[in-house]
Amino acid sequence: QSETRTPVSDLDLDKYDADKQVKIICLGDSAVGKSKLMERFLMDGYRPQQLSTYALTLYKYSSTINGQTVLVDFWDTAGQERFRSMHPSYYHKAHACIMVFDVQRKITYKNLPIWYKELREYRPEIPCLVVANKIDADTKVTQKNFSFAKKQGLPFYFVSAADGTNVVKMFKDAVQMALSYKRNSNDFMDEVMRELENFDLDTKEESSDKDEETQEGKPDSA
Ligand SMILES: Nc1nc2c(ncn2[C@@H]2O[C@H](COP(=O)(O)OP(=O)(O)OP(=O)(O)O)[C@@H](O)[C@H]2O)c(=O)[nH]1
Ligand SMILES: [Mg+2]
Repeated sequence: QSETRTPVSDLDLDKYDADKQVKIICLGDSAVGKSKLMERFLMDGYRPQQLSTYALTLYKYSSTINGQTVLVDFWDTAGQERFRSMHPSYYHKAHACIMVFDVQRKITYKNLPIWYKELREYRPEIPCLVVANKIDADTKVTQKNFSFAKKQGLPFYFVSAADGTNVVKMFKDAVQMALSYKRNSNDFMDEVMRELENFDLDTKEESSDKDEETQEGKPDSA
């Protein structure tokens, strides 16, 4: 398995078709290290001090995995309290989700179900990775049992944006999962669901017409 990461600005975007484009979103409380993880993976660097992400940052990257070039849109958003409920467009057509907590702050782990619930309201089927960040600060935490991921049947990773532990592995897996989600007809199912919704509306309109007709004919309707 070979993998290279190249900034999209260095590539001719027209070469790639939309089938190989995926959107990956990132969720989690403020300061768990979402932006630092992106930085570590995409820029292969880590700057200890930086402002909290304002609303939304979109990183466009290209990844070549096993000779296949994939365009990846990584969406990074601020996890601050005031933003905790994401705009629906953040979830729209996402193919995978990276959900991050900070092993040093228990509350960020306890809040995972809140993030997960919202994710599933918008994207019931997409792969979701649970990521325990900042293990460099206390390597003993990797002995601890964080049962949320297991309970939900989600893949789990111990990582560190600071020293890079597991970061590339985790992102590579996320891209793979996003790709296979996209391939395995889930987007097709989205299409079908949309068709069904429209169909539903049509039939409802028809049946309500009929209801009106029958009601008109009912002698006992006051
Ligand atoms: N020790 C340690 N500190 C980290 C690690 N990752 C991030 N941090 C620190 O945690 C703080 C928050 O990191 P960010 O990446 O800005 O957090 P965020 O999740 O993007 O926060 P919001 O944008 O507010 O949602 C920064 O001071 C980082 O230096 C890590 O792996 N280890
Ligand atoms: Mg951020």
